[in-house]
Amino acid sequence: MLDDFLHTGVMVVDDCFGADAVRALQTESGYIDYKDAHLTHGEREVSIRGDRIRWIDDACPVGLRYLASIESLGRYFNAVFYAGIRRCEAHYACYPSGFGYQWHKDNPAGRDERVISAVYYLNDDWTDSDGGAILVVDKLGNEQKLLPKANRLVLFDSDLLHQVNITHRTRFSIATWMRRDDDVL
Ligand SMILES: O=C(O)CCC(=O)C(=O)O
Ligand SMILES: [Fe+2]
Repeated sequence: MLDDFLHTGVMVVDDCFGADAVRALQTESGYIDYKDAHLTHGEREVSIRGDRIRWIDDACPVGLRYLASIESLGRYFNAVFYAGIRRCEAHYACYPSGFGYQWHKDNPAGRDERVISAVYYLNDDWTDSDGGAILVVDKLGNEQKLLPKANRLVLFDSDLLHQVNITHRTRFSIATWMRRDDDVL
């Protein structure tokens, strides 16, 4: 799996957590308050990005446990390939039916603080006809298409181009970034 990541810049981990943890994250994702997401320059443009988000903080105790697991994974990447990760951040995201997120990279132009993007999905019984797949152009130039299935974690180099296809069902996920900059707190 780690070989995949080093070779293609993309790695998929299915059956990531135990059943209780998955249910707890699904429950928390279902009752928190979401706000419209914005582009990096601050405006809302639903034709580019249609998700509604909630950053994980003290008000999301289950999400904080998720974030702690991702931080351990970051420490592991630092140990095995000197990834230089210093902190992680994450938000729940909800894409209403009819929305997606067009081709983009997770670092704004001229920036490189995000090292690895990790998206964790919360959707039971997702099929191809539900739409909402993530497409990632990997380091070899191949387009990988992955469905947002519950308990799947997709990790990719934050400099890779990716998009979320228009979803035909409400789509829940946690978007996570492993960053090289210091914690500002
Ligand atoms: O939800 C996904 O599959 C990816 C989301 C994404 O690309 C982002 O929030 O930057
Ligand atoms: Fe992204």
